[in-house]
Amino acid sequence: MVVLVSGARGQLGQALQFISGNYPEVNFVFCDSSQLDITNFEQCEAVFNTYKPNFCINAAAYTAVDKAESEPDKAFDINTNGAQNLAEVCKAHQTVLIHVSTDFVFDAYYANGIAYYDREKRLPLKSTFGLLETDVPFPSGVYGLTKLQGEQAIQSTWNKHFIVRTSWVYSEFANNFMKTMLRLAADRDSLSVVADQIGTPTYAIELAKVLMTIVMAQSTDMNNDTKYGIYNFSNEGQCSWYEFAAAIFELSNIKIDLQPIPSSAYPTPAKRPAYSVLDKTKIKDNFGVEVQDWKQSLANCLAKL
Ligand SMILES: NC(=O)C1=CN([C@@H]2O[C@H](COP(=O)(O)OP(=O)(O)OC[C@H]3O[C@@H](n4cnc5c(N)ncnc54)[C@H](OP(=O)(O)O)[C@@H]3O)[C@@H](O)[C@H]2O)C=CC1
Ligand SMILES: Cc1cn([C@H]2C[C@H](O)[C@@H](COP(=O)(O)OP(=O)(O)O[C@H]3O[C@@H](C)C(=O)[C@@H](O)[C@H]3O)O2)c(=O)[nH]c1=O
Repeated sequence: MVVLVSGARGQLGQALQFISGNYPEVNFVFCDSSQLDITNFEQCEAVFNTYKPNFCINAAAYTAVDKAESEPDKAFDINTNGAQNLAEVCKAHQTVLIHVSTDFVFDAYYANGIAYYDREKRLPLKSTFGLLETDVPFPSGVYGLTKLQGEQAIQSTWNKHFIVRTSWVYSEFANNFMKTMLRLAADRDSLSVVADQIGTPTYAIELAKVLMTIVMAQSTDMNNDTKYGIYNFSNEGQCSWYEFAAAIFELSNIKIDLQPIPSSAYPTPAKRPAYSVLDKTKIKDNFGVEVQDWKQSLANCLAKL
């Protein structure tokens, strides 16, 4: 069985490379952006013609949330056109596409036990706790919008897909919030971090394992069309970015003056969701996935540094 991974040099791509030895029956083909530029349809076709993958995991994306506000065309080209290209070549080759998306397709707001999408209009979501795959997406920035459009491009092109929405991904690989906090703490005595954006950190290694759980389950029954669709996956529990930072410092024994601040005190080009906790019932029920508490996973990751 051949599993092609695009975006192999990124955080998730490196996590997939790290766990690939656990799957001796799988022939992995890891392509970085120079070997497979997902915005280049001809290159996608050529790579698929060479390797004839049974599964394609798309770990390639434009992930610079703030920069996307001033580079919307580039973000759209990678996150939407790139997803569309992969869906088309997957369809031509009958390859199952595993695509990764984001909690930032939502801009939810949680108040008094009710989650709303569109925090200004206060339109209620179906969820009572955690955003469901069936909740109405409502991105607040270019990154989230282009990721949502990428999901939609896949849905309208090729039915044999799994779209896995995840959140706040960190790891020992590439760039992420955990590494930013550790870097800043090395230079500063104090830090201020927003405390009014609530979500769930996700360890990239665990995300990579879950993607492979889906691959392995589907590979045993390739004619089963019942499980395709959107799934949520993050670690268990919830926190603010401030609480995430506090846990990073506590578990690393770093003493720093860490201050909770409102988002208004940390202006950024892109607006981020106030609430983006993902409900994971569907992935647990369909694939028997067991989800670890975010703080335990963070401790496991920090222990590797
Ligand atoms: N990071 C996070 O917190 C979260 C990420 N996600 C999603 O998870 C997935 C993986 O993210 P993550 O690994 O963290 O992201 P990274 O930014 O670490 O990696 C993305 C990779 O995509 C590659 N890439 C960019 N453009 C292209 C292109 N045109 N063709 C091929 N490859 C390209 C980059 O290559 P190069 O290095 O050469 O530029 C980079 O290696 C993405 O879909 C992202 O949207 C979802 C929720 C949270
Ligand atoms: C560095 C820093 C950030 N912040 C805030 C800004 C922001 O609201 C929040 C997170 O910061 P970052 O910009 O590092 O994280 P950000 O790039 O917004 O992370 C997002 O990335 C994309 C790819 C996703 O899909 C999301 O799930 C999410 O992980 O913390 C502070 O308050 N203080 C700080 O010193």
